[in-house]
Amino acid sequence: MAKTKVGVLISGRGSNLQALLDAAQDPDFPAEVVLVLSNKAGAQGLERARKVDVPTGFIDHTLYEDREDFEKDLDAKLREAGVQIVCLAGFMRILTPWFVEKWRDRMLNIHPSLLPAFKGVHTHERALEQGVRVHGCTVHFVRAEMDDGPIIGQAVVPVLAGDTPEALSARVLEAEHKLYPACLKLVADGKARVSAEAVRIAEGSEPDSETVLINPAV
Ligand SMILES: Nc1nc2c(c(=O)[nH]1)N[C@@H](CN(C=O)c1ccc(C(=O)N[C@@H](CCC(=O)O)C(=O)O)cc1)CN2
Ligand SMILES: NCC(=O)N[C@@H]1O[C@H](COP(=O)([O-])[O-])[C@@H](O)[C@H]1O
Repeated sequence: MAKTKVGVLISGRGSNLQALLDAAQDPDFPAEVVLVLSNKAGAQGLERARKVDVPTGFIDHTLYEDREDFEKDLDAKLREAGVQIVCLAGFMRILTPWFVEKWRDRMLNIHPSLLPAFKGVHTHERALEQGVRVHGCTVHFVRAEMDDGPIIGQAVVPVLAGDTPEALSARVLEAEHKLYPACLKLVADGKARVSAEAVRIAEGSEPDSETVLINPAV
């Protein structure tokens, strides 16, 4: 069966990209990374892709006055490569509704918290400041609203006594590297069912008491 073609958008280190590249080495994995695009020329993730002969591209967002013009070039390269699913992996640009709608329910992002908790930045510092006992990461379909959208999967990471943001971040990152490939597999296999509950939570409702966290094979 033909593998789902994945394009990955990055801006930096690319450790989640590496996890997707590694997962795709398995002949039974239902997806293949066919293109890696970065908005930063020196992104370490570009070298990770080159090492395994995955085509890369650099599109400098600073050269565009209009955000949508940058995104139109992104979109053109993705379509040229036959991409069917886009994975954001530390891609540091807020995408406009135009791009988000073009890739609606075919674009995933990973966020280092148990959404809807701790949207935005500095998630580990905020989790420690608030004294939460569990933290973790989320893979979700991308919507125009930042860090919103139906949740595909989450991995729960316990907060340990004496945890620093660095130690917690490292533990969450390990979970990210397992969660992202597991969620991409669910989507590529057509098994990522977005429950009405997930949509309700994404739209700001409180989870029902019986809502449980889904840990797909993490
Ligand atoms: N419309 C959406 N775009 C993006 C989403 C999303 O859920 N909806 N997820 C992000 C998440 N993200 C990190 O992975 C992220 C990206 C961008 C920013 C941000 O503030 N960007 C600034 C520029 C920052 C910079 O260049 O260093 C901007 O775009 O003006 C925060 C978090 C990916 N996009
Ligand atoms: N709001 C989204 C966000 O904060 N994303 C986070 O950026 C990092 C990218 O690292 P990587 O380049 O090593 O994959 C990851 O920890 C990811 O969860």
